[in-house]
Amino acid sequence: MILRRAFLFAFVLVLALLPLLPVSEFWITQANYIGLYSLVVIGLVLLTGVAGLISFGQSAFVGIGAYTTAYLAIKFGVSPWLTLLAGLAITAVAALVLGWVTLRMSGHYLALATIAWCLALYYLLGNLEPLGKFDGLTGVPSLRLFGFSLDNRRHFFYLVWLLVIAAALMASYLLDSRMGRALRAVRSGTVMAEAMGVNTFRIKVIAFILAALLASVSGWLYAHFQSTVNPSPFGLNMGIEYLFMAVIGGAGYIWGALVGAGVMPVLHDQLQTWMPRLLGVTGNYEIVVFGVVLVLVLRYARDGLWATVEARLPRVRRRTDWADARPLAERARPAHGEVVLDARALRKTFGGLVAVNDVDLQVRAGEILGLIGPNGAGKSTTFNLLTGVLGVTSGEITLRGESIRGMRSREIARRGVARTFQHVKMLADMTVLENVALGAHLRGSAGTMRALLRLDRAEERRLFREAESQLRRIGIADLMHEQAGNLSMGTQRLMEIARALCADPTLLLLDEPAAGLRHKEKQALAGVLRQLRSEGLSILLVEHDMDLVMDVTDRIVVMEFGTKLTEGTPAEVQANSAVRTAYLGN
Ligand SMILES: Nc1ncnc2c1ncn2[C@@H]1O[C@H](COP(=O)(O)OP(=O)(O)OP(=O)(O)O)[C@@H](O)[C@H]1O
Repeated sequence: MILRRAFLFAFVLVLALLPLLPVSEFWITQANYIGLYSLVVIGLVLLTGVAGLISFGQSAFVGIGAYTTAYLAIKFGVSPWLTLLAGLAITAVAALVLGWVTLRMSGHYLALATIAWCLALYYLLGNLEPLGKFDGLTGVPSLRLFGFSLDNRRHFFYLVWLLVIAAALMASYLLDSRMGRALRAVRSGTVMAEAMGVNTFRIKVIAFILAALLASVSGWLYAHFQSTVNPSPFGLNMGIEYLFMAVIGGAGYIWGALVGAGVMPVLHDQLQTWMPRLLGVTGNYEIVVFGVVLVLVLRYARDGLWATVEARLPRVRRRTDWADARPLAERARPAHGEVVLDARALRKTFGGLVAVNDVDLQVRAGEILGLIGPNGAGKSTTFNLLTGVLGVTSGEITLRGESIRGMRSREIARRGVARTFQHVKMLADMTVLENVALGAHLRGSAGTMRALLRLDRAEERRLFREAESQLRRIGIADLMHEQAGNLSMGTQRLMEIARALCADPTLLLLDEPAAGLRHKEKQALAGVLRQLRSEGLSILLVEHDMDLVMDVTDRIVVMEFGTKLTEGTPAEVQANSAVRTAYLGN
């Protein structure tokens, strides 16, 4: 922590002193450009590095910010501070529309859409008469602050870097928040995040708009710095360069944005100066070398330059300051024995295949129901129907008397159903505590604005208090500051259970929790499940490990070829000859 603080202090000190030192105008100008790029790339860190959404079109949002201020300031003499607001508003609307159309699509559609959008805006700007076509607009007035002109590059430097530091701070606040955890969770797909109650589409749109707004601020500054705008810096080439800056610097890190935005232009410039001298010939050889350097960085420092620095810095342990935080509100518990989940004639077909064939099952409060069957019997499909990951073909599902048929995962989660996954789904680079706190997403309410302004600390303390108490309940609280990716498979599965418990569920669905566990870990798991049942929780357990199932369940439903074969106590199921033939083989 001390090292990181010292580093930050030194960085801010250098920034504060740089314009006062006898540094050449060239380097001050270069630093100003680096600041402008940094703003865009910080947005890309949120969008691409954290949320995993690739955009080639950030330069178009820079263009909106730049053209809005240039046009309004030149044609109507509007104050640049008002044009900033106008630019941000137009950018937000453009990003909202573009995001709304494309962010529901998975895969490469967003990347393609941002390319198309960037090209379209470039040609639009270049063809509009009032915007001066490809010649652009000249005579953008310089900024004034408290009657003080910022046309001097050294004065402008302070404004740019103040905004960069503010953006970097706010982005890091966001990442360390309820919304930040949700944003990180969408990177590896939406199923886990939705199961935690996250509206993944909404959070993607928010990230897209935030990144666009940062680009727009950069464009606003650019227009007043250059005093002229034309379409060329807002085209696809620059969009690609911004993405390169993010990747080279380290797309997963805020500091990586600053490194990438600094290294790329400086390297480009230096190569441009030195290559003709070294080779003795002129030509664009620097671009060839530049390309080779980029490939090498991508090959040998995949996670970007900052990742190599980060790996050498000591990890900061979160300060445990939540002991006296107010506990989160809990939902009303069903009475022991009450039917919590009731599925009737549940059916799912995939084309001609009947994966789940009119299955009935009930789970009561305070019992563990096992769902077993050979491979391909339809257990996972049933699990996915109950949790809203798949839609039912026919049948009815009620949770405490309310129909949840056709609801999305997050709506079902909100009603008290929490789950774990057959293949553990977690955020490997976050701590155990942060992973578990994600489970309490629906029990908090702090949104993006509160996170950006760091006004969410009281709620965060409550969420972490809950996360720690669930880890304690499961018996792994001593690991809360560990990175989740470093845990053994067994502990990761326990962590998933703690995360599910953080949602304060009425019903817990466990999908093969014993898969890949060692004998001792299975025993520990059985102990945890018994304890949870004794606390009144209802559990549906899909599991292949027969010892565990027979040991902990109260009743078992057996499936074969999508159909319910039988249902009964472990002893009845073990004695059933049809089950023995179909499932156990003898
Ligand atoms: N998305 C899908 N599209 C087509 N068929 C599917 C799909 N998901 C599952 N199936 C089929 O439905 C049947 C039931 O599969 P399911 O995964 O539910 O079985 P399972 O009992 O969970 O098996 P396992 O124990 O191996 O996980 C299988 O024949 C499977 O191939």
